[in-house]
Amino acid sequence: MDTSFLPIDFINRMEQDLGPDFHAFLRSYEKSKISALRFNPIKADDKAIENIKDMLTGPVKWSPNGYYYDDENSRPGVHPYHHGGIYYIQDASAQLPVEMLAPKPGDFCLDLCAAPGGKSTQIAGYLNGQGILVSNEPMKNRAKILSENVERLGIRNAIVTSEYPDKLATKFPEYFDKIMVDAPCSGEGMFRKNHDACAEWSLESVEMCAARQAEILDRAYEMLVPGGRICYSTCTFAKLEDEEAVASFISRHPDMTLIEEKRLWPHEVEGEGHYAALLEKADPEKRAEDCKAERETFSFKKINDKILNDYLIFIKDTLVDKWRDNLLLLGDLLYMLPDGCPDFEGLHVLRGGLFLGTLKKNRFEPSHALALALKADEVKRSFNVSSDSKEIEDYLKGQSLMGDVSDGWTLITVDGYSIGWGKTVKGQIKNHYPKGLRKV
Ligand SMILES: C[S@@+](CC[C@H](N)C(=O)[O-])C[C@H]1O[C@@H](n2cnc3c(N)ncnc32)[C@H](O)[C@@H]1O
Repeated sequence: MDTSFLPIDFINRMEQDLGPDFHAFLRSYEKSKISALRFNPIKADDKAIENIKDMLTGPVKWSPNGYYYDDENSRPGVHPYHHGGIYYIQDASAQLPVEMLAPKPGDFCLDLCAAPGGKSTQIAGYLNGQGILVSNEPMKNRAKILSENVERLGIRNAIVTSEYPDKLATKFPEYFDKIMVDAPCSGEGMFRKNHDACAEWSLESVEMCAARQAEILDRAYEMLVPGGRICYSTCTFAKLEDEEAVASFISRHPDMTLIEEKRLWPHEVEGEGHYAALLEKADPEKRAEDCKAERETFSFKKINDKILNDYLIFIKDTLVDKWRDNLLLLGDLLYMLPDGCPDFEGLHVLRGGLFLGTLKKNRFEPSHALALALKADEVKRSFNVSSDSKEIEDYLKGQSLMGDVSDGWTLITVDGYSIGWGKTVKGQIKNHYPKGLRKV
């Protein structure tokens, strides 16, 4: 086996740490890559799984919505279901931490190191529109990708921010019920898939990562309500960044208890290396409910109906429900914030809840995010195409469709799942799939 790309200091340390398992571990570098995806329960149902079963090779044991796929003969990244946010391509092992965190509808969740969005979109699936997800990524370019993935998966109740943890900690003391800290790490678990990752690795970089992880975890602690839970995870094998990072965190915060700690080894499971620890904050004075009641939430200003006129015409013509609550107008951009939305003044926010669309001169233009968040039974006009039809290919390329639909904004669905907007005039459905996303 050729493991010559692995740094020698890494090999020596792994041999010391793993003892008799070291050779099995080294042999894992011979295994072929195994890829996985995770269905998005906000949009997918059993029928979606059945529809693409030819691509799938089996379930991921520790993730109810996770499936391995046939990497050689299928390309789920270009399937229409990917465009429609029916699933998210995510390594099987990376699906474990959110399962351990176990978010439930109504929870206030923070994903502190969130880009590109694997864990955030998984958390949102469990919240199922109820509760709050603050999805944060400090690197601006990565935060943009995160925001696009939140949009693609049709998530309505996420606030996407781009801040370092210290700024969030000042804004949100003892605020969140569940916090995901999928920390930036030395990435040793990725060496198998990505040999180039070895170039940035050194024993010193492991120490630097551990120092940064301690800082991030301390800020997460400050934002956790008493009784709340943190899931800390990395994709590295270094104990300094894993078990020892958690032990050191607990020694700094003795009111934190380690509930469970798991390692996924590439020589033992079908997936890459991953570490995850679930921690709980004590609540001896039973303060949890008080903290939750004191959460600062967004104060809405009533928007004049005159300003909203074109939007009101749009909803009357296009949507089944009223869509009038929790509206926020920023310039000409209209958002719908989730119930109990945090006050995010002073933070760099890329997405505040659901972006509904733009108030243009004498008309309202609905957003792509709104289309992806809607279900066919929430609109008055929809047009369905099959995922293996020429029509869906045409639509994703930006071409018009023909259909027996009344005039107006039309939700395009693929096998019944929303994928974008069209606007019908006399049977011709003009394409409103965003130019930047079109297949060329
Ligand atoms: C392992 S990745 C997160 C992957 C993500 N959770 C997912 O599942 O798609 C770690 C992320 O932390 C971000 N990061 C870097 N420094 C950070 C810091 N000081 N605080 C929070 N996040 C940071 C990185 O830019 C990177 O996007």
